[in-house]
Amino acid sequence: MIEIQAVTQRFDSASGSVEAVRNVNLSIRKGEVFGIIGRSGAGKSTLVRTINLLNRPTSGRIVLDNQDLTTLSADKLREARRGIGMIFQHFNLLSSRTVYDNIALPLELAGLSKADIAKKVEPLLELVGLTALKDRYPAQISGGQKQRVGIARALANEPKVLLSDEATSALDPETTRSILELLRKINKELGLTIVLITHQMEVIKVICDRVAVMERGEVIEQGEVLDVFRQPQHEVTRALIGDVIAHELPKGVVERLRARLAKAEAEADPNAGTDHLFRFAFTGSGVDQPHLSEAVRRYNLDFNILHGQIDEIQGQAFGSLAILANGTTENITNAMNYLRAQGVVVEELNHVI
Ligand SMILES: Nc1ncnc2c1ncn2[C@@H]1O[C@H](COP(=O)(O)OP(=O)(O)OP(=O)(O)O)[C@@H](O)[C@H]1O
Repeated sequence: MIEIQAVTQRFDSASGSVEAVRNVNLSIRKGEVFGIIGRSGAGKSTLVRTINLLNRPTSGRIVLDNQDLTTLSADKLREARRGIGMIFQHFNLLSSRTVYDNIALPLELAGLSKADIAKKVEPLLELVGLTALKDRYPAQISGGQKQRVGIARALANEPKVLLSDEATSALDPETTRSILELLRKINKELGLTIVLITHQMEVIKVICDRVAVMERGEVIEQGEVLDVFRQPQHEVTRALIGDVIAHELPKGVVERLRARLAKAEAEADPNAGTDHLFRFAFTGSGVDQPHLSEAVRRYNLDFNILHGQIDEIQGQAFGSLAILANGTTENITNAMNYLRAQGVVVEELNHVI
């Protein structure tokens, strides 16, 4: 549906030239929620803005439903852009317009009559749950409600694609969840393809079908979300998953843990027990098998469970545990090999927390 082909975006200025996006190839399928994650400055915003040519790529092609947007005339491009809605981190609402009038804006610009506008805006208000607040101004509603207005406005022209640029980054965790649920509902009910960028793995986990990880302008890893969570291939991805765990552990615990791991490394003695931090990931039936207690028994280890959760990603049970293990180097190595043989994905996190 959306083909990003060999896209490079260079910014030239007096102080030099930056390649914000470098030779990116992505293929986004109709009806999926596709996430792009990366650290600050990785090039996510620049890339997502090439999809509707808010940024015109220095080289490469953006093909939407077999139409290469980079070759269209200004008129044709304007028309194609109506098929692509966009929502933003800071909502970008007009403060002098009510909720209703903000949503109506793209329809006014498209020249619809007042009656036709009402026919489209009323159901959108209903969809995003803002009918009761339609006469309020942006200053009179919460951040989550503002983003709902942003979403309704983006849907006014009945786009095929919705681009989301850090749409939940300015919101608290509970509001973030409710906005993600709304996006999922829209994706399912309207069959809308969503491309979202975020720096939070949590957002990817909750809503995306597939994910691409960016670093320094390049896509360094991509795949089904479940596969990427189970077996991240790249150091940056591992660090982003490590961040999820660090984020979910109380701050005091993370600090004590860092100190403890640093000490274990400094005093490393292969024959004495040392601390190692691991993340274990299980899927499907592995979630309820007693592999961990068996590993502890066989290899004489101490396991301290720091954090654990079972989620559902794409309809499959996905369990993740953060564990501080103590034992001799040999026993730790053997235990982790044993767990891997049982289908548990094991990663050492000492350096990413
Ligand atoms: N208009 C511009 N002119 C010059 N450099 C730019 C421009 N836009 C982005 N950059 C640079 O391109 C790189 C990628 O920026 P981009 O905003 O795409 O990253 P990001 O992954 O979205 O980061 P963040 O999450 O912090 O927004 C950065 O080094 C940035 O400074």
